[in-house]
Amino acid sequence: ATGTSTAPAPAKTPVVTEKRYTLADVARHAVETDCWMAIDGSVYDLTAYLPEHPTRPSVIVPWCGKEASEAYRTKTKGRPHSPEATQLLATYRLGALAGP
Ligand code: HEM
Repeated sequence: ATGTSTAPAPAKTPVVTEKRYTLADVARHAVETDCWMAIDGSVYDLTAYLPEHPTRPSVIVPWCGKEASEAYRTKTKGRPHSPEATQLLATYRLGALAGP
């Protein structure tokens, strides 16, 4: 015997289940070179975007590893990001924020 299980794998259903991450998962990616954020119920890997963000890094990097909905909504300056920014944000989405 090879040790490999002979039990049949459960049948796959055609339901698409998106990945889910907790805030604890997000918190493990809290640096500029590995930066996740939770924004409005979704989790994003923004590592590749940080060098493109049109501010100095110190404006956005503090939100790496955090729940950043309010920061995104207000830019911490009381003004929202553009619809183009929100479209761009969607391209970095990993999955849903899980849990309470
Ligand atoms: C969550 C923390 C963030 C903060 C505090 C923040 C803050 C800012 C600030 C201060 C500006 C300069 C323009 C202005 O002052 O109005 C800006 C512009 C911009 N940011 Fe962010 N940002 C954040 C996250 C993001 C993310 C996650 C994206 C997209 C992936 C993004 C995309 C952009 C874009 C495209 C602009 C150009 C102006 C616009 O389209 O609204 N930002 N942001």
